[in-house]
Amino acid sequence: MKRSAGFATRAIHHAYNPQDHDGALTPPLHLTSTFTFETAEAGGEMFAGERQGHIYSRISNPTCDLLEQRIAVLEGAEAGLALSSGMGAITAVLWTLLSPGDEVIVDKTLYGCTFAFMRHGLAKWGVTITHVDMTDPENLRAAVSEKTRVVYFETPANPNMRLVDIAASAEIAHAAGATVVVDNTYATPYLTRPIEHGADIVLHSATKYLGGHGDVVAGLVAGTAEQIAEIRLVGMKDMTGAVMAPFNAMLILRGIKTLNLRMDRHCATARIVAAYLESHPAVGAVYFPGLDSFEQRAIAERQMDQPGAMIAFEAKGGLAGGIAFMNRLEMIQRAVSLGDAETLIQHPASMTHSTYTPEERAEHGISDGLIRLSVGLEDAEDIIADLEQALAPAA
Ligand SMILES: CSC/C=C(/NCc1c(COP(=O)(O)O)cnc(C)c1O)C(=O)O
Repeated sequence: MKRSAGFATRAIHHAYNPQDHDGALTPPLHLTSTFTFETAEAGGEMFAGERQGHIYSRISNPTCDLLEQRIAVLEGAEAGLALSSGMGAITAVLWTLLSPGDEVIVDKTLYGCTFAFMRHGLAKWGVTITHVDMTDPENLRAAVSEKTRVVYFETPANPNMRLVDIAASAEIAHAAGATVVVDNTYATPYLTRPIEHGADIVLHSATKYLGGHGDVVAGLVAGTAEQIAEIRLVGMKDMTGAVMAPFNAMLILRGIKTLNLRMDRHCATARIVAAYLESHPAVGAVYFPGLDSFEQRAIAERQMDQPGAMIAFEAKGGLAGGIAFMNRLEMIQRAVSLGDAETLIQHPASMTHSTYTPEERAEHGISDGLIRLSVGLEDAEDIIADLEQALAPAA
């Protein structure tokens, strides 16, 4: 029995044989918008779904196809879909799954633009958005109804690191006949594979760790072949047009080859940085799944192979103190996004989560003083040194 390949080997080799492509070690880049038909009949059969093949790059493309197979195998899914951005993935999935009169139950904390899409996009079209504190699955059990079509959450959640118990939430959602959609951007399939815990559909901002070098905006979805076909042909082809460019697929394919190495390094450095921040007198609460003080440590250990590399913390001196601290940083970059080689720091309340009103931020666990740190691949000593000099005046 052939041994099933490990994560790193699948990330590099799955679904590609150089001998099928003139010996090209690196998969070819198919920069074509359309594909020719051998005969008129063949074209008609492809449109009718009676013949396999590529028609037009807003539907599928060979370079994207390889990336779709790679993310599927890494997530333990049947099929994958590549889209132009994480929001492209989210909107294509939810527009496909939901109709007016349906309800989607979402966790309290979501990435800002996801929150905005739910509250000011979907809600406008007659979908009920119900926020539930999903850190306790019993809250979900109390909220599901016959109108619930989708249960949606991020774990860890952007930006405050709340975890959702995937297995417990999936059991409750499935008993109510709902589809579980998990945004796995923060963990990546190297740390968490939501489908292993009962989720149905997984999606990513591939802009982040999967690309890993801050040079591409992209999105990915993984699920059953049937689900992915519908999201491709309805949500992507017809409703959003949010297709991934083949060149971007090539960049994500390249990023995924080193995902395991980068996540190991990101996580090791984040452990050091989180411990340093927690010990510093000028820092208040620190939220990081790898800390003993992390409230949901048991779930972290159950569903995350490593704690990830995102840290949320409160600088003493509230908002003014936090802003002053961030402005004193010299190497760490003040920027949104995350999962890059460079360590990035930002202020959710005024940046990534400014789509929430102050009242909504308070209700959804995003304090004005919260700072989000994406720990990069620099030497840990240099990251600590920059934090130290920027925190010193406040100590
Ligand atoms: C303008 S803020 C920059 C983007 C940030 N986040 C993106 C994001 C998306 C959306 O993914 P794109 O469409 O690829 O950006 C989906 N899901 C999650 C958990 C995300 O964090 C950010 O800095 O938190």
